Amino acid sequence: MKNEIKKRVEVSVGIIENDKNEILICKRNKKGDHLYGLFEFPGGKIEKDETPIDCLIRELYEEVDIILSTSTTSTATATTTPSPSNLSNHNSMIKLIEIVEFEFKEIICNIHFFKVNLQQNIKPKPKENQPMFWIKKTELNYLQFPEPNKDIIQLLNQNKI
Ligand SMILES: Nc1nc2c([nH]c(=O)n2[C@H]2C[C@H](O)[C@@H](COP(=O)(O)OP(=O)(O)OP(=O)(O)O)O2)c(=O)[nH]1
Repeated sequence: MKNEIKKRVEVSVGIIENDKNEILICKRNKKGDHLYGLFEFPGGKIEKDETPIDCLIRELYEEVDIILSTSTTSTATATTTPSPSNLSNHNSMIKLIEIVEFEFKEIICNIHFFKVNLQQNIKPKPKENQPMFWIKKTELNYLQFPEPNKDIIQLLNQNKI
């Protein structure tokens, strides 16, 4: 498929860490999905008129029942160049780590990887019947993730994020 006719999608995902330094992952289980069976961080496509961080907040609630609001967060930082206004209204435990562009066979994805340090009182649960696990950072690289996650998994493995 030629580049110019490939659909481009913007995506937000959350690298959720708990107080035991474990990371929340899910398994993609929608039949027909181009990445069926792979592990992933919770997240999804950014909708029209939505900011990356709004998308992240919506997807985390829809998929794993995490409610992030100003009252549950503490510091705001961005390491790359998101629109600062995206971060200022909301939450502060949320940090943009990297935006990765990746060309799949059918689509081009621009994936915003956010790190979220979860407060102890927030207990995620899977809302879409997807398998969900807490995994040690050092064990993530034994699991199969989509190609765009490669560098991030490496950084987590080295405890750099
Ligand atoms: N959620 C998620 N998507 C990822 C990751 N890594 C990665 O390459 N992707 C890609 C896969 C998809 O092409 C795209 C996200 O799409 P999605 O299918 O999860 O989005 P969605 O929840 O809005 O899905 P849908 O409503 O269209 O079914 O980003 C990841 O760690 N998490």
